[in-house]
Order: sequence, then structure tokens, then C-alpha cells
Amino acid sequence: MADLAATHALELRDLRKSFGKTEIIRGANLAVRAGERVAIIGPNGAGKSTLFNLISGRFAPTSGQVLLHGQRIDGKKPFEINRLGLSRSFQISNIFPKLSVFENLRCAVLWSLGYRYAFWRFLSRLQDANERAEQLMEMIALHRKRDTLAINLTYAEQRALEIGITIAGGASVILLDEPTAGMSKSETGRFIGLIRQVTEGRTLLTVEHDMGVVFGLADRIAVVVYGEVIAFDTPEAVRANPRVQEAYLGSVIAAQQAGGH
Ligand SMILES: Nc1ncnc2c1ncn2[C@@H]1O[C@H](COP(=O)(O)OP(=O)(O)OP(=O)(O)O)[C@@H](O)[C@H]1O
Repeated sequence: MADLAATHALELRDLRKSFGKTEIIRGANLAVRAGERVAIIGPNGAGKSTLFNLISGRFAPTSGQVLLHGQRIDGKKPFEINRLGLSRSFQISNIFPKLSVFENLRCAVLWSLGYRYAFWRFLSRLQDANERAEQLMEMIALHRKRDTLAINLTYAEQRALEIGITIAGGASVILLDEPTAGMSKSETGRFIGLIRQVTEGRTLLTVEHDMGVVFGLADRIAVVVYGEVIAFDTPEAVRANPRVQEAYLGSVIAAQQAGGH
């Protein structure tokens, strides 16, 4: 069973979560292949953030399972799940505002190496961490801002730094919460390219409201309505799915087209 499950980077099996007497996640199932980019969409209050919180360990499920590369992670603590290779961005809250771009990335790399190293080993690791931080800076196109304090970066640059911090430890599964929220249209376009580049070869899950981003980024889309995944398919198939049209997408696309998005 573990071998079969291992073909999926991430799997949700009949996942449920209640707050008090109210069941918010009502038997969610999802199987994401390694290397896939998946967008989770759905109406407000459908349970998208709650799903992210269940996957990343912020909440324990009421019942059901979450598997990372075939291994049960439901009920584990966020840092344990992180050590197993799943990393979640928390918008800009991971950033140390008074540290430079380079120092922020180096901290993230060192953190990912863990605290279990002896001091002499730590010193030898420092060189590796410096090199990795330089590489990350190139990947997120902030090398020219190497010594700029994070607080002085533009909003879009801070979001890029946040993604650099998220991938610093080499996680194979990346969760991004609305990565382009608050960006202009041109920034959003550039940022989608950056996300595609830095997540190449990794598995990406994103919660996203902007349909332009969803259709520009996702290999498959999971539609969450009322705590269940009602569709999980390619963008074309999801767009054409009558159940999705009825429950969600028809009205959202119409609204975004009317708004000129
Ligand atoms: N910690 C909590 N305690 C009680 N209820 C909660 C908690 N977290 C979320 N909920 C409820 O669960 C429901 C789903 O919320 P969630 O934030 O997961 O939806 P969402 O799909 O991410 O919505 P949005 O698109 O508006 O961000 C909401 O009714 C919310 O009030």
C-alpha cells in the first residue's frame, strides 16, 4: 500500500475537520502527482485555507489521512512536516524585516539544516549555506538587492523573497497562499514566470482567487465547494465541467471578465 501511495507526492483521504459541531472539511480526497502544479479554487468559506492548515500541520484533522510521499503526516507538528519535505509560505510573515535579502535567505537555509549540528560542523555548513543563499538570490532575481534590508524591498520583491525562504530547505512539496495577492497585473505576470521557474521539478499547491493566475500556472485544478473536492482536473476540463460552472466558476469568470481581469 505504501508503494502505491508513494507514486503521489501528496494525498488526502476522506479528510474531515470540524470546529465545534460544524464540519468544515467533509471528506476531502485528492491525489497530487510529484512535479504537478495544482491550484485549489472555490467560493469564499469553502474550506481552502482550512485544507492548507490540515496539510501543513497547523490543524489536526478530525478524521481521515494526509500522506506525503506515501507517509502519514496528519497529526504531526508543522516543523516535523517541514522536515519531511513540505514547505508553506505564510505571505510575508516569514521575513525578518531588519535583515538583508542575503541574511534572510541564509537564515532560512541554516534553519532547514536543523539545530542538531555541533559548532565545528556548523562552521563548515556556513559556507554551504552562503553558497545556497547566493543561488537562491539568483533564482528569485534579487541578487542586485543582496544587501537591501527586507523592509526596504517593494511588495513584489518581498513576495519573491518569501518564496526564496519557502524553497530554501529544498522541500519537494511547496504550498503557496495566494502568491500574487496585492500585485499589479504586470507584476503578477512576471511573478507567475518566477513561480514556474523556482518550482520546476517540485510539487506545487496554491490557493488562488485570481483566475488568470490559476489558468496560467496550474497543471490541474482542485475545486473545493462546501468542504469537498468536487472536481480535480486539467484547466480545460474544469472550465467545461457543468458542476463546477454551476457551483462556482461560471459566476467568477463572468465577474472577472466584467471587471476587466
Ligand atoms: N479556527 C477556526 N475556528 C472556527 N471556524 C473556522 C476556523 N477556521 C476556519 N473556520 C471556518 O471554516 C470555514 C472555511 O474557512 P476557510 O478559511 O478554510 O475558507 P476559504 O475557502 O479559505 O475561504 P476564503 O476564500 O474566503 O479565504 C469558514 O466558515 C470559517 O469561518
